[in-house]
Amino acid sequence: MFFQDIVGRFESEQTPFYHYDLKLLSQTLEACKGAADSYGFHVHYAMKANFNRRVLELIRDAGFGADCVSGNEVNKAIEIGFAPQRVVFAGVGKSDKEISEALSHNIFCFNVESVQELEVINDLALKAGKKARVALRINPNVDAHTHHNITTGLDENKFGINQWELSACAELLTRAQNLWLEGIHFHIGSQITDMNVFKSLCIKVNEIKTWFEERGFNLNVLNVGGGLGVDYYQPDKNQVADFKAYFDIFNQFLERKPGQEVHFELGRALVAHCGSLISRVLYVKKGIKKNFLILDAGMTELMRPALYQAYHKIENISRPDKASSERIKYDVVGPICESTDCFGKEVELPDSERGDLIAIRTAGAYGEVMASRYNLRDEVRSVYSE
Ligand SMILES: Cc1ncc(COP(=O)(O)O)c(C=O)c1O
Ligand SMILES: N[C@@H](CCCC[NH3+])C(=O)O
Repeated sequence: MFFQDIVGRFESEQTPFYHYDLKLLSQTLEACKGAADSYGFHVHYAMKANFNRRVLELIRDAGFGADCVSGNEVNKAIEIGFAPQRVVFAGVGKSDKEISEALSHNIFCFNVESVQELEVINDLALKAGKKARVALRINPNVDAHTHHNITTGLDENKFGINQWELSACAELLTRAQNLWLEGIHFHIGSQITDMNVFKSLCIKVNEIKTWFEERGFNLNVLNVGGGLGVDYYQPDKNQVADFKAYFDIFNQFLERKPGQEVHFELGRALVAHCGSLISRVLYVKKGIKKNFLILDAGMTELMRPALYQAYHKIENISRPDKASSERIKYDVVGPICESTDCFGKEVELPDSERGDLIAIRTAGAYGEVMASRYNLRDEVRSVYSE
C-alpha cells in the first residue's frame, strides 16, 4: 500500500492537506526528461497544473521550462528561477498589463490566440521598444477524445486562431515591425490516453507547417502542447506515465527540418500521481438507501469530481488490513453546502469510522491549484515526503 510507511506521520497532521511525494515527482521528471532528451525535444512544464513552490523548484532543477497562462504565472516562474528564455505565455485573454510585464521579462515567446491579440502585442512591443517573439496558437480542429469540458482544439472551442484566419496572420506578420515569428503552437486538450489522437495532431501540424513554409515563413519551433493523460484507476501500477511511447509518436509522425525545435507543454502527466488529498472521516451516516462517509475535505479542496465527474481512487489508509475482509459501499462526500460535493458514489471501502484517514489519489494535477475558499474554508495545506 502506497502510504503504509507514512500514515503514522499523518495521524498528527491537521487535515485536510495535500501530500506530495517528492521522490515520485523526481522519478517522473527524470523519466520524462530522459525520454524527451533522447529525441532532442524540449518540455515546458504547464504551471497551471500545480504551482506549489516545492513542486516548481524540483521541476526547475530538473531542467524544464515553464508554460504560463497568466501574468502572475509568468512572474512566479521568473521569481522561482526559470530562465526567461525558457518561459512561454499562452492564454486566450492576456491583458495589456500582463503582456507588458512579460515583455519586460524578455520571455521566450507569446503563444498568440487571436489576430487581434497579435496587433495588441505588436503595439505594446513598439511602445516598449522591443520585438516580441510570438508563436501562433492554431486551432487544428482535432478531436482529443477526452472529457468534453477539457477539449480545447475543436472549432467550437474558444482557444487558438482558426485556420481560415491564417492568411490574415501571415499578412499582419509581414508588416508588423515589432513581432518576430518563432513558430506555431497547438494544444488540443487534456487527459488524452489514446496515442492515435497525437498522431492525428502530427498530421495536422505537418499540413499547417507546410502552409507557412510555402509562404516563406521560417518556423524555428513546432509547439505541440501537452495533454498526455494518466491512469486514475490504477495509480500504483502506472505511477510514471509512458513518456517514451508518447514522444515516439511525435518522433515518428512529425516532420521537422534540421534545426527546427519541437516543444511540449506537459502538466498533468508530470505531477498528477505525486499528489494525494488526505482527509479525515468526520461522520459515518448509515442510511436505508445509502451509507455516507462525510469527510473534512470537500469540493473546495478538490474540485475535479464535482466539475467533470472525474474519477479519483479513494482509500481508507487507516485500515489497510481490512482490504480483503468485508467491504461496504459508501458515497464519499464533503462538508460543502452543494449536492455535487461528492468524491465518489458507491465506493467500496472497509467498514470505516470517525477519525479514519482517507486518501484521494492522483490529485497532484489541477487539485491544490483549483481549490477555493467557498463557504469561507481554510486555505488548504501541503505536507511533503522526500
Ligand atoms: C495551452 C496549454 N498547454 C498545456 C496544457 C497542459 O495540459 P496537460 O496538463 O493536459 O498536459 C494546457 C492545459 O490543458 C494548456 O491549456
Ligand atoms: N482542470 C482540468 C484540465 C484543464 C487543463 C487546462 N486547459 C482538469 O482538472 O482535468
